[in-house]
Amino acid sequence: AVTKRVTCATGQTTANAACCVLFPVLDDIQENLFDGGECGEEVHESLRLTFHDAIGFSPTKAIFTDIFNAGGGGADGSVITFDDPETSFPANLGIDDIIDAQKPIIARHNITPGDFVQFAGAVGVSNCPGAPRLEFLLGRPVAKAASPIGLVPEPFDTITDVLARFAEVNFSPPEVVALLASHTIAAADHVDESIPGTPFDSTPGIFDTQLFIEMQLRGVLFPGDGSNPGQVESPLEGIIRLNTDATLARDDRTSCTWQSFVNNQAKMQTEFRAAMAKMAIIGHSRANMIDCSDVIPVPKPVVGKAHLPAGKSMHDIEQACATAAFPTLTADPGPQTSVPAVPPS
Ligand code: HEM
Ligand SMILES: [Ca+2]
Ligand SMILES: [Mn+2]
Repeated sequence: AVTKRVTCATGQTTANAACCVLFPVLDDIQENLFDGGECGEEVHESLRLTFHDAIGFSPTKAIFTDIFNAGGGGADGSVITFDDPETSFPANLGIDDIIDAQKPIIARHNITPGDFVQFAGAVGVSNCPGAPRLEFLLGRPVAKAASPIGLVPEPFDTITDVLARFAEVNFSPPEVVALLASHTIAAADHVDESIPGTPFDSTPGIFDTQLFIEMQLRGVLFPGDGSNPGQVESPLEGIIRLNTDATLARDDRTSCTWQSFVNNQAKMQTEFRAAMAKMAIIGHSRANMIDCSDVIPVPKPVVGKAHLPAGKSMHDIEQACATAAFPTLTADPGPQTSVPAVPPS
């Protein structure tokens, strides 16, 4: 079958005329939020924001739902519309920066905050070599109320609590692990305030499987001012490690899924894309939305090969999965190095 396409007033083509409004938003985002199409700090923070908005949904709390939408609306842009109080929730520390950067762009266009948050995340991810081209569905109404506090997982939570929180929004343990591929393009500003911009893997500008590889290395040092809540020892200078990531990589319920992404770019892409597609419409019904995925740019292929960081060997891998061996990888040549911070912009 031949798909009918429409040509927008701005010249681009898309499957649905309703998606035409997104092209000017796309240009504005790339130019003014992502510094001309980079995979840097604002992309990382925009991706984090998609999660902190979407996870604000609780069927349990919604038992008490009244006209105020007490269980939260999921991916509804409430982090923007109700940034007071949501930016004051402890788990949301630092998201005010990207909200402040996104708000004026939203104001320039005819788009709801809920659609914008997920659109900016999908566009941002497309700037990172190796990323899948994420789905984007249009049609989130403006939020009616703030999310309840306490729905965003924290790095000091137990895996039992993390899996229970995600189960509440219908995510399985393998889907949780797939979502954590996001931490391959990530850095922390507030886990250790003495070392802002410290990445979770050695390649925070590339959507590769290094996060899954490096998380399995033995932790040997704290990169900054020592142990902070939710932080555990890192394998290398310049990398910061979250307790939840380290534990997901080692827990019986999740370690084999974690390991399955090591040097398997295609599996990681497919499963991250599927989990993100689900996350982006928490609180909504797919049937009521318009598929505008063809507006999202096609990401470039991954840069580099799966490897151990220089100075490491397979002896530094803490095998956790009981049913399959960690894939054999070779180390980059040369002496051990320190990973540079993600520059603020
Ligand atoms: C167990 C679940 C999770 C926990 C406990 C967690 C925790 C954290 C923490 C503590 C930070 C550092 C924030 C800072 O100090 O600046 C962070 C960063 C980040 N998270 Fe997560 N996260 C989780 C799941 C996710 C998910 C599902 C996504 C997206 C799909 C995500 C995307 C990101 C990104 C992209 C960053 C980097 C932000 C930046 O570089 O500025 N996280 N996460
Ligand atoms: Ca990476
Ligand atoms: Mn940041």
